Order: sequence, then C-alpha cells, then structure tokens
Amino acid sequence: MQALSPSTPNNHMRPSLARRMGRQPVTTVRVVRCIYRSDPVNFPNGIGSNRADWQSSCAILNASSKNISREDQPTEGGRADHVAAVNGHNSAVDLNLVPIDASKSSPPVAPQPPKPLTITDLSPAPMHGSQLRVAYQGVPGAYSEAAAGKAYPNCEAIPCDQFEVAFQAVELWLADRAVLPVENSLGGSIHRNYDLLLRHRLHIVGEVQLPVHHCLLALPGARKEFLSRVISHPQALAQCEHTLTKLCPQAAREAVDDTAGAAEYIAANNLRDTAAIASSRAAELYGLQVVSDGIQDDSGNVTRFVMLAREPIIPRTDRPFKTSIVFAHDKGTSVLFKVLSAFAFRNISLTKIESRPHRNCPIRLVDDANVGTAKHFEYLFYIDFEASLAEVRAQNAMAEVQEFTSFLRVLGSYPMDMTPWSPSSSKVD
Ligand SMILES: O=C(O)C(=O)C[C@]1(C(=O)O)C=C[C@@H](O)C=C1
Repeated sequence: MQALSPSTPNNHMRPSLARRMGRQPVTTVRVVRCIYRSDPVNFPNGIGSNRADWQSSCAILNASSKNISREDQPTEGGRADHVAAVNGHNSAVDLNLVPIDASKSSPPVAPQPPKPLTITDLSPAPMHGSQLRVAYQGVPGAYSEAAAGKAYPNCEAIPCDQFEVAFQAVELWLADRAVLPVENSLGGSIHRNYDLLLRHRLHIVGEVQLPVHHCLLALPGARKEFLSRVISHPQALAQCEHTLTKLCPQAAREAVDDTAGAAEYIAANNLRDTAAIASSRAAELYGLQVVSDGIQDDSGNVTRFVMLAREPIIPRTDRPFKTSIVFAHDKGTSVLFKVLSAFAFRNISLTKIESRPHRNCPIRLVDDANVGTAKHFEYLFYIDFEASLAEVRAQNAMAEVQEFTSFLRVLGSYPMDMTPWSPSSSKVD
C-alpha cells in the first residue's frame, strides 16, 4: 500500500472521515490573496508591524469564493504569500479569514493612533494557550495531536496532511503554532523534520516529551493470527519492531503517513486482514478494537516534539531553558571539536547532537598531488544545549562558535519540558 498522501488514491477517503471528526485536514492549496482579521494571541493590543505587513501584502480569501485553486504540491521554496494551506471549503470561517468586498465595505472610520508595543506583544503567549491554533501532521488521534494538547491545553488542534503544510499554516497566519516530532527514545531522530527546520524560518518556542503508548488496532472481531499486514507511521513500526515479530510474525509491515491515519484507513476500507499501530484514542475515534495494548518495545517510549512560532520567545533565566542551533563550516568536520569545546569550557551540557547532509555542498574535494583526491561528505550540525541565550555564558559560547563556523543559526531558546516522568506502561498480551 502506498503512503497516504494528497496525491494517492487513498486520500479521497480522508476528508470524509475527517469531516466526521468535525474538521477537515489542512491541505496544500494556492490562495490568491487574503487578509487576516485578528491575532489576539500575538498582538493582544491589536497592533503589530507583522500584522500590518501581512494586511498590506494580502487581500481577499473567502471561504466560499472561487479564489482558491487546489494544487497537489506546495511550491518548493515558494514565497509564503503565494502558497497557503487552508482548511477545506469552510476554512475562512474556521481560520478567521474574512472576505473583503470593496462595494460593501463599511464607512471610513477615523484612523486610530497606534498603541505602543509592550513586552507581551513581543513574546508569544505562554504555554497554557487557550484559543491557540496549533497545526500538526496527521488526523485526529495522532500522537502529534496529543503533543499539541500537552503543550497548549485547550488549543484548537488543526490537522495537516504533511509536515510541510503545518509549517506553511503558521507562516501564513492560519495557525499560531506548529508541533513537530523531532526524536524518539527508541526510533531516534526524525531526520526530515530537522531538514524542514532549516528550510523554513520558524522559531522553536517550546518542547514537550510525550510518553508514546502504542496499541495494535483492528476491526472488531479480527484475530491477530489472521492478520496479513500491519500499517503505521515508520517511527511507530520501528518502536514496536520486536514486539510485533512476536505477536504477528506472519504480517508484512507497511509505512503510512501517520498512526491515526492508518487506523482511519482500515476502518474506511473495512480491511479485515490489516491492523494499525496507533493510540487507544484512534481506536475510539475510528471504531477499531484494541487487539494488543502497550506494544512498544520499551515501556519508557517517549517522543520529543518542538513547538514552532513565527516569532521567537524572549529567553529567560528564571527556569531551565534549552537552546537549539545549527551550524556548518567550509572546512568540514574539523571544526566540530572546537565548537564542542566552546560549550565544555563553560560547563554547558549538550543534550543532543545530530548531523545532516549539507545539501548545498554535499561533497568537499581535497586534492593532494602525491596521493590523489579525498572526497569528504559535508554536514550541517544540529546541537541542543542546556542554557538560555539570556545567560552570559551561553552568549560567550555562541560568540566563540560564530568564530569557528561559516554558517550559524539559532533555531530557538525555549523552556525545557520539566513535567514529571510518567512512562507508558507495557501491557502486551
Ligand atoms: O503518526 C503519528 O501519530 C505522529 O504523531 C507522528 C509520530 C512521529 O513522527 O514520530 C509521533 C510520535 C510517535 O513517535 C510516532 C509517530
């Protein structure tokens, strides 16, 4: 089976099911022009230069207007005001977008003098986040939806059919935050999402670590001995690899876009020979039965998600902060030790280091007249360190790192998730 995506035939069933759930997944579309009505979260005083820019650069999007034309793929590297991700045909209502009709526009009102910016205008809303619109990849019941709820209780979670679309939803003010899984304690890093962090200009403003408790789900009455395949997100398949071999050795494993989408697909197509790895909430939402509960290979299975916003938060020192950076050097990996020592000398702990291919310059050739040409792979390095950028030691470390690197970007300086440890229990039958 192909992965569920906007272009695959499977996709036709997803909007209908999502509609049953009360909302449609965000898909990639081209919006002609749009206006943003209000942003109570980022600009509670009703003022902000970003919003003004946005208003002047955009005009009309009407939920029912014919101005929206669907496209299968987002424009690669396209400008934010050309490509939008909106929610189905009722999007304008859901997303606070209002039509402008010049003939019916209200009478002119005296211009209001701008209110001075305050510190709250500059800093995104705190983590309790009511009314925050949070874009996530997947359909209701996905772990990313649960992560959005953990980070921002009472938020409005907006399903998106791709991670790329979740980024665009924030860039285009259709959502206030995006939630992005970056690593799992069993499956490791989600590499593609590291690449997306660099390709887009959003800022990391928070993190949550979510215990991930997987279930094997099938249609009511289905027996695990007769299952011929198990479908899920590749990370979920990896996290249950050994347990699955014991439970259903006969079943083939197939990757799809998200865990809950796998459950939805089985229900929509009445597949009696197929099971999904997904959450118990997905079982409830799509009417499936839990064949086995707690099938992750380790009871302490945890996925780390980062929260992304258009603006960075102001780093503080009154609680534990983490900072994420990415860097490269035109002399390659030889600078890595120097960069790491900038943190070590200041007693700053690193919590994560990841390397990704340097796509702009993947290979560096070093000619040696005597022995020939060495071909070195080039990397971008992602580092998370345990300090706030408001701390002098972190600022000094960064100044030193800047000297050693040819490219350096701060992805965000944000509060660490310090919630109590509650591992998901393993309950395999
Ligand atoms: O498919 C989902 O439910 C997701 O939210 C995605 C995702 C991931 O990308 O890692 C999130 C958490 C789990 O680790 C498995 C899958």
